[in-house]
Amino acid sequence: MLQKFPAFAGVPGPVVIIVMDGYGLPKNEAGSAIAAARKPTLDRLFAAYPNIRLRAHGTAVGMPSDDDMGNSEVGHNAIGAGQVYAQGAALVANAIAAGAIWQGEAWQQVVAGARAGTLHFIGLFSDGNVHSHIDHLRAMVVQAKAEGLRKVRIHALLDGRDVPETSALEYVGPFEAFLAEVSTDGFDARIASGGGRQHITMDRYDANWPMVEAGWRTHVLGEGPQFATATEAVQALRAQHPGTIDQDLPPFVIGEGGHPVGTIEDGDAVVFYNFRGDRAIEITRAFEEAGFDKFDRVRVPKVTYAGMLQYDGDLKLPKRFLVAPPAIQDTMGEWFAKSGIAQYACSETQKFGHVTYFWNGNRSNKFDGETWQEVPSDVVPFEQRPWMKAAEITDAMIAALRSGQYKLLRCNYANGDMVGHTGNFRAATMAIEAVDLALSRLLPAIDAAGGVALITADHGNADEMYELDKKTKQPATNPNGSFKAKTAHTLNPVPLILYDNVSGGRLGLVQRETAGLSNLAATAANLLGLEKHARWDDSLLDVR
Ligand SMILES: O=C(O)[C@H](O)COP(=O)(O)O
Ligand SMILES: [Mn+2]
Ligand SMILES: [Mn+2]
Repeated sequence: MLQKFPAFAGVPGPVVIIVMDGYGLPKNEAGSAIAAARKPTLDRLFAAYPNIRLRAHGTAVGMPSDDDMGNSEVGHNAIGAGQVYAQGAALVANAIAAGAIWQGEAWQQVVAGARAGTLHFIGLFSDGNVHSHIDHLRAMVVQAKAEGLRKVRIHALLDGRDVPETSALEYVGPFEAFLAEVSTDGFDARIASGGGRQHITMDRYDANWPMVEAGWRTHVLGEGPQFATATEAVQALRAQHPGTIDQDLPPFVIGEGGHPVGTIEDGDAVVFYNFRGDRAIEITRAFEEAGFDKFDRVRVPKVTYAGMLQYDGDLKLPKRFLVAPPAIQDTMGEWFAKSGIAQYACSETQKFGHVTYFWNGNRSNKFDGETWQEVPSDVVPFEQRPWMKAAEITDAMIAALRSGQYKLLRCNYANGDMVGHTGNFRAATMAIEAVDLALSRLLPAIDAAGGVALITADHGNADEMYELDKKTKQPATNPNGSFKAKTAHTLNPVPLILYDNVSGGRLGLVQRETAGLSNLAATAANLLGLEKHARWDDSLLDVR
């Protein structure tokens, strides 16, 4: 049990943590869909309630450097755990730098498994460092050759979401050149298939299994339009689908004489080289699960399969992994549960695992007294429905508040992020407006329950919808004069607003230089009248 907090007995009603996914605070309003949105509720909150800025990127959330943007995994991990752990990006980079990864049993088994066949790598093909890093792939290819393997095939998921929207050839071109260079002395390494990450393979939270099926058919069965190289494939697909950005490009297969060069066969080994779990779990299940029934796999090759990390510690998925994931312990979910606090978590499918699995330290099981509510997301391009399920999440939250059953409630509004990733400025302003409207309904229900809210975000996105010119800090332009859309997250801090109409002005927030997402667990504990757990970073609550 957490101890009583001597300075404050706790608010009479519940504490509600609201994550506005992808809502950052830009230095400059140019190109910010948030600045352009009409958002009377948020404007009123910023004007009338205590609010500070939180660090949500780089080392503040366990990324290797402060040049790394934040993302949902590291952001929700930091919020939920109240602590910062070195995250997958850092753990893998370190394991490669130290060579420890090659000594591990998993890598050795992969090498042994591929000895008589092919070693396949499937993963996100960029240096976004959110799900993967192409340098990790390069190091594994070099090591595979050093281990005496003869054949490597890469299944490249094009990004354009964590990196500029049409940057695929900046990765594919140099990498195909590198593969040609190392393909000597009987070693043969090539890209074998690929496609846009929002089109195949990398679905998450069971939102769209047909995406994974399409990926299976591409990587494993080698079905799809054939090209001589991945460079040629990207060029041809762009010409066939004008205006389509990398993440949405259709699948392709590399072929020779009409035959795919790298189908996945019995006796091969497969490494899924993303370190982040949400979009790695479904394809991993397709390779590993005995009674798999999400789609007809047609042919199931007997392979030695490994993930870069273990993606789910509860489900032990995958069984074999190259690097141990961060051992996230003592999360707020766990300790609030141990303190007898009933907790309610809600989001729509696209972010459901963020407020449950990431929040609880990458665990798929509930702690005692937790209720999880998923609102099914639409399966549509989100720029066409920027309101997404903000209204339905709000309905669910209001019902949960009215039930009087919960002392801690948490939700995630996906809009700023999911619509921000489309690069559509106008839709992103509507996304923020939808969140604002949702807040205008949710906050009175919190008042009625005698509660308070901590309103925050996990990282920026809609706050910068255009690439900014490095010198002028104004939106950069394409040759035709249009602005260069930016689909990725930002490096900006995020807000923390304390919505409190119950303490009579006793409560405020302290702006510390180092204040970040990992300070939220302790802050929520204090609002509940509880001391923070000894491992949690300090509370930001100011009690007068
Ligand atoms: O997976 C994605 O959609 C992006 O790579 C990162 O976005 P998220 O971290 O907000 O989920
Ligand atoms: Mn996010
Ligand atoms: Mn995102």
